[in-house]
Amino acid sequence: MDFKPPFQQICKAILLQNSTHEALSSHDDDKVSLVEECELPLIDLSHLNLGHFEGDKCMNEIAQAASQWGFFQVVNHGVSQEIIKSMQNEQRRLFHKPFAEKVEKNFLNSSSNCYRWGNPQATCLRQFSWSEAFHISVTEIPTMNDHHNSLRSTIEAFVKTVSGLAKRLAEILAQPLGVKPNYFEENCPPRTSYLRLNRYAPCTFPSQVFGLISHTDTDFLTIVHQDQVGGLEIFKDGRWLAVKPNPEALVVNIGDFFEALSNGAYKSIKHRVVSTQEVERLSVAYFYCPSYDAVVQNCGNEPSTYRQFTLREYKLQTQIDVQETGEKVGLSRFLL
Ligand SMILES: C=C1C[C@]23C[C@@]1(O)CC[C@H]2[C@@]12CC[C@H](O)[C@@](C)(C(=O)O1)[C@H]2[C@@H]3C(=O)O
Ligand SMILES: O=C(O)CCC(=O)C(=O)O
Ligand SMILES: [Fe+2]
Repeated sequence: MDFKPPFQQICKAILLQNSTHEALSSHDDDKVSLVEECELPLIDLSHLNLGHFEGDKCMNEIAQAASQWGFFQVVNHGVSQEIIKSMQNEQRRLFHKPFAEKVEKNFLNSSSNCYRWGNPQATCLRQFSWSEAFHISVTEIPTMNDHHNSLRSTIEAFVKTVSGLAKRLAEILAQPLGVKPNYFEENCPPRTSYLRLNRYAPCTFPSQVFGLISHTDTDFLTIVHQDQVGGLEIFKDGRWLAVKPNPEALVVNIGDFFEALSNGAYKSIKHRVVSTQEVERLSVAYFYCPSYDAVVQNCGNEPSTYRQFTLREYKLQTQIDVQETGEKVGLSRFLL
């Protein structure tokens, strides 16, 4: 049984739907062309434990990167290479299961169907994502079906280390904002975060379709482990930059909610993944999210840019926008 989602067929159907021949887009920022490569700001987290001076310097580097880039990478992060390797092995095994099984409602666990592929609302190739993913909320991990035992224990080990890292980075970033110290303790209990396992299949026409379309993340911050294939791009200073993979590092990016909390001091920037022709690409993203009804509001300088909102409202608005326009609009829906 084939494990590949029917990407080819859906893209052909989208092309047929559009009477005029589909060009990716007239806008430069959408065209997949050769982009400049960059190295994200590299922060060595072991410096946090080297006493006040080095520790404060490291915390400032984190806040600076969040403000000027919205993206950075960290080494000595505490997630072992062994866990990362077993995570990748489990991902390969999972994604190489028959497609017919993956789409089954209770394939992974008894409750929700967390498998998604392509972008069902795409009305043109530019909105299609040539990738498949599993969204696994931390609460669902213990309920995973018994035949996913090794996947469950690997995910538990990964989440155990990366959730502590996410909370620590969030608290470091919140400090200069004057956010109350236990804000994340209260508003981001472990169960409200989730893991997104991504597989980017090789694509026969990589210049015509993205692995993951341009978006910002719906969370406070995201911690991503990407393999060495490359393809992640960030939109900075009006142009796309290819992020050079670093085998020792985890990528950290600011999400929409930290941009709102910091009143724009920290940037949630657009990023995307371009397709590859030859090899599959794997990544795993940990989304550090608030509980559904925690109020996200400006804790930075006045006047506020965005009105206060909850994750529940924000996700509802994203669903409406994805249904109506094929893509998420995001923070601009909540401008004051
Ligand atoms: C089609 C979409 C679903 C998505 C928003 C988007 O327009 C493009 C990226 C998707 C993504 C990827 C990362 C996160 O899981 C997510 C919540 C996000 O912020 O962007 C999802 C969005 C979604 O699933 O709603
Ligand atoms: O695969 C990557 O490197 C990034 C994935 C991503 O942006 C996401 O899952 O939100
Ligand atoms: Fe993302």
